Parts: sequence; C-alpha cells; structure tokens
Amino acid sequence: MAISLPSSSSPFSTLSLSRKPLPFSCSLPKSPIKTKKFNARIIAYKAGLKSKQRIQKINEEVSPHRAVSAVRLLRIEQGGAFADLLSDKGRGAAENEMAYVERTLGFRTRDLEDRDLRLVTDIVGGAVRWRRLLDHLILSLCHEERTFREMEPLLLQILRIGFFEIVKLAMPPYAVVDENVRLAKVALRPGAGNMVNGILRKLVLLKETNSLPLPKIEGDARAQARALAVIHSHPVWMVRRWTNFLGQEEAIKLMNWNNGDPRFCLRVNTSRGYTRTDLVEKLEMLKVPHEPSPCMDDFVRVQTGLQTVIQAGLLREGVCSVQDESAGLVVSVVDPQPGETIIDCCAAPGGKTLYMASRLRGQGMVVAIDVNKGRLRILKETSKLHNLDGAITAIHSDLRLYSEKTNLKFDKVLLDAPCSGLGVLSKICDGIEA
Ligand SMILES: C[S@@+](CC[C@H](N)C(=O)[O-])C[C@H]1O[C@@H](n2cnc3c(N)ncnc32)[C@H](O)[C@@H]1O
Repeated sequence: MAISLPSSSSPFSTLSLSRKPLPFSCSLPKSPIKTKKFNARIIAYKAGLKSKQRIQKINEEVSPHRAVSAVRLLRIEQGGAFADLLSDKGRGAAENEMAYVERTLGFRTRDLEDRDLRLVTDIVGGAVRWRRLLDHLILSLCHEERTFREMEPLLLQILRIGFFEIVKLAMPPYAVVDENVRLAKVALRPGAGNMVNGILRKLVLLKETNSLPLPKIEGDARAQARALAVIHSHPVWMVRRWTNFLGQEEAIKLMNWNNGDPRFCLRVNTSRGYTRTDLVEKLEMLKVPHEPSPCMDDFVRVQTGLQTVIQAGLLREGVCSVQDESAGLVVSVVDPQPGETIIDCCAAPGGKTLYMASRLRGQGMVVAIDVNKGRLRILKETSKLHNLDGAITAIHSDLRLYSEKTNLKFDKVLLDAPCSGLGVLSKICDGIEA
C-alpha cells in the first residue's frame, strides 16, 4: 500500500516525522465546530512560525537599498523585467519584492523607506543606463577576460553597483567599497567579498589619479564610434547613425542629453475640477521643486521629485498626469473645440486622447482607435479615473480595417503613428539598450 506523507510545511508533518510535540495539545477533531477551532489554531501556529522566521532572517548588516538594487538588476538582466515597471508601487509590491530578495539572497532586509526606494531607483536606473561603460571598466580591472565572462551574475551586479556609485555618483569611495564587500560576503561567500574589495579598491585609486581605463577616440569612423559607444554608454549603431547625420560634436551633445537628468512635466486634470494653482499648492506641500510651463497653461515642470508625486498618490487620485509638454503642444495644434468629433487613430495608452477630451469641456467626442488591446485597456481605465469616459469612445481595431468599414466623418484627425522613441531616451533608463 502506498503511503503519502503530508507536506513538510504542515504542522502534522512536524508531528509525525520528528515526533516533536506541537506547542498546543492536539487531538483529532470530532465535530465541525472543533475542526474550525482546530484549523484556526493551526493557522495561528503557522503565522507565529512565519513571523518568527521573518524576524530571524532580517539582516541588519547589509544596506537594504543595495541588496534590493542587486536583486532588481538580476531580474532585469535574467528575467527581462523593465526597470521602470519595477519601480511601480502597486498593492503588495513591497512584500513581493522582499520575497524576491529573500529567495535570491537567502535573507530579508528591513522594509524600505521612501529614501531607500529613491536610492534603489537611482542605482538601478544608473547601472542599467551606464552598463556598457561599467562593464568595460570592470573587464579592464579583472585579471583576465575569462574572470569577467564567467563571473556569477549576482557578483557582477554587485560590482556594477559599486562602479556606478564611485564613477558616476561620486559617493565616498571607501564607504561604497565596505558596503558592497559586505553585501557580496553575506549574499555569496567571503571569497566573493575579497574579490569585490580588490577590484573596487583598484577603481578608487584609478579614479583618484584621474586615470580610468577609457578607450581612446582614434582610428577610423567605426573604431571611433566603438570608443564613443563605451564612453557614453550607447549602442555602436546609434553612435554611427547620429555621427553620420549630425557630426561627432552634436552626437556627443545628444548622448549627454540622453544620459542627463530627465525633466518631467505634469498636466493638471481640469476634467476632475483641478486647476494648475491646486497642483502647484500640492507640489509645494510635498516640497517638490517645480515651475509652471512657459508655453502650456495646464502643465508644470518638475526636475526632481517625481517619485514623491507618485508616492503621494497624485496620479492614482487623478489630480494630474505625467505628460510631456511636447505631447501637449500636439494637442494644441489639433485645438479641440467643444462640440467637435475627433478621431485619434493610434490612441493608446491615451495621453493625447485624454487631453483632447478634457478640452471638449463636456461637449463632443474623441473616437480612440488602437490595435493593441492591453494598451487600449489602460486608456479606458484612465478615462474613467479622469471622469472622461463619457467623452471618449474606445475602439479596438486595426485602423486600416476600421477605415474600410466605416463612413463616419470627423471634424479633426490625429494620427500619432508608432515611432522609434529615440527622442525620449533620457526618460527611460533601459530605453537605450532596449
Ligand atoms: C506612439 S503610440 C501612440 C501614443 C498615444 N497617441 C498617446 O499619446 O498616448 C502608437 C500607437 O499606435 C498603435 N498602432 C500601431 N499600428 C496600428 C494600427 N494599424 N491601427 C491602430 N493602432 C495602431 C500602437 O498600438 C500604439 O499604441
């Protein structure tokens, strides 16, 4: 007869396999009422165990934001996760993240505070954006190429974090060395910590003597493009294309712009009854530096503090949207007037649709077409959040098929066809490599 053992996580298995007494008296339940009580006690016991394990496994030695950054970088490289989406703070996101950290590193860190989260966003975004340069430097400082090529993934992420902090964030170098050595020791083993120590200390010396091993811009056009690609961390094909079109000087300016701090704009949602003054007051309360857009009445520029705006719930509550002034200017060209019917031919995720609909002031309609169902769903959800679902008709269709089967006439047409996205690389930290 086959005997199946209960799963090892159940208290029964503890009882039957190890014969340790349970921390409460336990007899087989006879009535349904007793079963309920019995189950409740088991749940309480399990919860107690879990919280005990949690407390035991929280590691106080390692800086939490570095541990989380290393795990996020692994998820991006090995699991194809998008850096920007990992920063989303949905329900349960923090708990999920900690579960990932525990599974990957074997310990938990304390929960992240807002300041830690901002550091994680900066470090992960920077390490992804500067990966080409960082890897070139790490490779140059390894004894042999094989050491770099065969490096275990977690160790490589820890080195990338350390290199980014020293080279690009100019953080106090010996603190960076100590913290990353500790992370490597605890998450991997003492030898890994020694290796991080050796390589980061070499880097610190080279940085202090201004002699980082950067490639020289020399040789033919291809060789120069390869060197520029490393120094500015862009793909060689992009460097070659821009150098051909714009010349080297302008191409370098463009790459510096892409690698600089992005400026974001917020558009106040007038459809929810908010004014720009309301938005400015909220930003002042949150201490987010801002300035009103000089060219668009509904827009406010923010250079830093977007995470604070997100965490304060201003987007979730529909007070404002993140939208570039350039997108707003497109809508200004369309110049929607109350009573008009406008077709938005490639509408999702809907930034321009929503702004056009809000400018109809409750009279008229925007017909929003998109071939991508998922993106169109975002448009529908946001239009509800902004009280604009009555002014938008969302249609899931390929525009080419829709245009054949409809004979509707519109006052205005917006066609915002798919583009390369090369104009917004500064806003998407993994955009350059993607
Ligand atoms: C640049 S995005 C549009 C951005 C949008 N206007 C906004 O402001 O949020 C281009 C969109 O065109 C859609 N698209 C591409 N080919 C299409 C087609 N044949 N018919 C309809 N939509 C299409 C894509 O799914 C994508 O959502």
